[in-house]
Amino acid sequence: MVSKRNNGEGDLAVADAAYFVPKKHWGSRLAPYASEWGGWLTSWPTAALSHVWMTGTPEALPWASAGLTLLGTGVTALTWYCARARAAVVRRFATATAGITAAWTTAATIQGPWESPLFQLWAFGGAGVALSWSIFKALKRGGDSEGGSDSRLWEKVKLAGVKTGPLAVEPNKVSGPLQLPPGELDAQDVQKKADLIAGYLGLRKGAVRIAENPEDASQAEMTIVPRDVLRESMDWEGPSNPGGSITDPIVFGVYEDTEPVRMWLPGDKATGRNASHVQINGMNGSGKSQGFKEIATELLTRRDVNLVVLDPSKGDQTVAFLKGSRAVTVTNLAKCRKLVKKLPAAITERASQLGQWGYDEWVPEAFTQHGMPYLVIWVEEASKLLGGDTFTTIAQEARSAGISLVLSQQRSTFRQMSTDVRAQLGTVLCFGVNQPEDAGFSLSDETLDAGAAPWRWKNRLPGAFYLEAPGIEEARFATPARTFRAKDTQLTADIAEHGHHAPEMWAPTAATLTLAKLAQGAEDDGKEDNVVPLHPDEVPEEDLLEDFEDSLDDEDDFEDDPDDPEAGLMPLPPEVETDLDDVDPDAELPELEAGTAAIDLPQIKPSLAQARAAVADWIARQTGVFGPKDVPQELHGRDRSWASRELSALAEQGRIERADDPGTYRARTTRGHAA
Ligand SMILES: Nc1ncnc2c1ncn2[C@@H]1O[C@H](COP(=O)(O)OP(=O)(O)OP(=O)(O)O)[C@@H](O)[C@H]1O
Repeated sequence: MVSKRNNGEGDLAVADAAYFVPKKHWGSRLAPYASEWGGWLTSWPTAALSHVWMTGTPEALPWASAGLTLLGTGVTALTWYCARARAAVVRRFATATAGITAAWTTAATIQGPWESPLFQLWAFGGAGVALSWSIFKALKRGGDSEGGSDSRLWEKVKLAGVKTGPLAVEPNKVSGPLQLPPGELDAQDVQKKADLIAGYLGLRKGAVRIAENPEDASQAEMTIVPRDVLRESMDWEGPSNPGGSITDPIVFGVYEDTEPVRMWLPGDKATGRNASHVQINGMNGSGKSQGFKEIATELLTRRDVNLVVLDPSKGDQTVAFLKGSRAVTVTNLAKCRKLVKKLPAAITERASQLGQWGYDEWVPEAFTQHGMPYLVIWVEEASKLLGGDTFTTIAQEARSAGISLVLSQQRSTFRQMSTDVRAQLGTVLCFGVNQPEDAGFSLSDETLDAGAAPWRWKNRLPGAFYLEAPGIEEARFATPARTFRAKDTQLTADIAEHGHHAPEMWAPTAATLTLAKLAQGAEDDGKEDNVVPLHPDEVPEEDLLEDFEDSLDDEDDFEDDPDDPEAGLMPLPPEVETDLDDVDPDAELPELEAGTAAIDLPQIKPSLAQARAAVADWIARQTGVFGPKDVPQELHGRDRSWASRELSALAEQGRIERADDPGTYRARTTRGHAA
């Protein structure tokens, strides 16, 4: 049985599961071989004692001989039966050992183990058998217990042939490579058994994750995280780096293995990391706003970054904690749209300024030598502002001007965010979502295949998220993390204490975006709480004089009605009219003339809706158990992992049933009512 214990410093040791506990001292190294040598040594005195005992009562000797022969045969048969789950070679070897030992013990009991050739058989034959077992074990363990495979585990979960490589043991995490039998199993086969492996090890569901090795299909990476540290959020302990640079990582949570989450926005040529925009998704109550607040507090305590927050929906609700900070907040929909319209001009201005200073992207020297901070524009409920080509251009150009956009919305369907904009968002932060399909709009297939399942949380574990971002190793993408637990008052206090590090809004950008006019509380609602942190004398006068009334008048730049639920959504593609009245869809197709070559027409990938309908239709015709492999690929035009997610989603929705084997399903049985 596998038991877990914690040594008090967070180091995990899992007793009895040999590969969790590196054994370095000689006693431990020799212990695995003690059984065969111990058995060999004790067999001789045991047989000698039995012989003396039996010859003391000669009338019992024939009965004892018959009994021992029967016993030996029984033990040999039992060994064969019990070893059926083991590899064939192990089964044969164990049965042969049992048979030989039983035969020798019977003969030695009758004759005496010192008689020739029984003594020689024991000395050489027995030692040879013990030595064979030791060699066999040593080879299986790779010389010692480190990195040895645990074939029993893999045989149990019906993945015989998988070998475990050297495992790295960290606090609350064990990870290492898996060698898969080439041509027989791939990473997806192992991924499907991840929960079974967890069950075998006595761990919770989701504790074992398997990631593909992009370089080698016969390898995979296994990660085991025994303790679910995400169940309890960790407390926010203040900003990670007050007075630091935006080039230092932003820390806003911990991964399940207690590593802090680190995210970068600006690029870094030295490490090849690109500057990045961010897409944030998550259902109602999944913790997006909390994540925003912690990241905002990080930004507002750094020395070289400005923050502009556009929140066209919630008004003061989310941004109230920024009171007194150097963030600029715009919470009126019309003003948010106005600002978005002005962004291209600000981007051009910043990019050409950086170019004049000799930079092709924002670098810390742009601030230290010329005073231009990095700029983060955070857009809540982004779908309300994303429509139109302007935003695509903004997303494409902004990074080179030292601007990162953070677009937060519940879902990012293709109507809510164009593929062009999506292609520009290098960082994805995915909180709990309602269904697997929603995760597919943000997280990559690789991350989902590696075990990321944000739909398991829904909004029951607020703050839990997955992060895909430049600068983070890909193996981390499927590792769940959780934001810190923090009260707004704490964050406000942190900003009050360390906010003096934050720079004032860079005047030319502030002027181009007319921030003095657009910011919350500046004009229209008379509130004084959020002040735009500008020195008026730094702002060009003509910009300040721009007619704000005019800017509000030309709202018809946005044709949609702010109250329209379709507002901001991409238009649906026009319906294609076809003149098919004369065509009989049931008519037989004409036979191809003999000799006519069949033409391979290019296959059109079905739309998501078509793919789903085709799969549903196919399922309705299934009478037995099926899995993703069985769903014909031409029905959906996607890879097997898509089919796998689709079937899993249908099972979660109760539209199909899970069969006994993991990853297999059957159509729902319709039970008739008893009359
Ligand atoms: N890491 C966390 N630990 C504990 N509680 C959290 C955590 N993150 C968020 N919460 C709590 O969960 C609740 C919902 O969080 P939040 O308002 O951030 O969700 P949201 O995704 O922004 O929701 P909506 O889209 O409805 O605004 C809040 O009460 C918040 O305090």
